[in-house]
Amino acid sequence: MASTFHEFANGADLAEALADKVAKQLSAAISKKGAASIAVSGGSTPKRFFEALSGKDLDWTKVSVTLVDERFVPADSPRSNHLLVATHLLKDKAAATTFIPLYHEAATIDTAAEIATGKTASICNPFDVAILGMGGDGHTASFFPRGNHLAKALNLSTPRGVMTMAAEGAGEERLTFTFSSLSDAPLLVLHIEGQEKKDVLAKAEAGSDEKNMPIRAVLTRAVSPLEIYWAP
Ligand SMILES: O=C(O)[C@H](O)[C@@H](O)[C@H](O)[C@H](O)COP(=O)(O)O
Repeated sequence: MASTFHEFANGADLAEALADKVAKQLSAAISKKGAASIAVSGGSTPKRFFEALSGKDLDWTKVSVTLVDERFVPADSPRSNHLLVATHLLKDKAAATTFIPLYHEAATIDTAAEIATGKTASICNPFDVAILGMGGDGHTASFFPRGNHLAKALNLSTPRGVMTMAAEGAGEERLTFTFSSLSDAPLLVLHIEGQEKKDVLAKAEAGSDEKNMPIRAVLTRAVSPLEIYWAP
């Protein structure tokens, strides 16, 4: 599906514009079906966007927030995406929202993935909004190059849900929604910042091998149009 590139003068302008766009999408979903859901990415890029979104005036009691992916660490770990979202998004007006974590203290990460799949089944069919980031290696979500379950994760025939991923560049083992869970969000966003990430995007767009740059699956095979938000 096609993508649209939205360029901003700086990260603050991008954060405000993206927060406005997401708030409008969530409010429209609430008006239409009485509820809304959003899956957000972790990492460092989204912080300003989360801060801007937390102050948006909408009926947050009708919104479910979850993560696109999570490191398999408890919420008090500095590596936790749950902690990142709790710190920067689940406050101010957004404090009233329902957050559904992916990490669950379980005997195995596979059991945690099964629990997360069950707890999110009602909000990912499809998500109203999915916000993706991208690493310098061309990963998105936890679709890492040469990840042990990458083919299954990127296969749009794989049932929606949360699965595990291990990869050289991932650090901890990961929990990640499948591409099929994210691909048809009516508002599908890739949020990247800086010249380096713009160069990585250009490299991804110039090639087709998804094993080496999994972001290519999102750029070329997403069901929904992709909105790329970029600032220097
Ligand atoms: O758990 C994670 O790390 C994220 O979900 C991941 O997919 C992130 O979006 C990219 O790694 C970009 O991270 P930065 O924004 O820190 O560059």
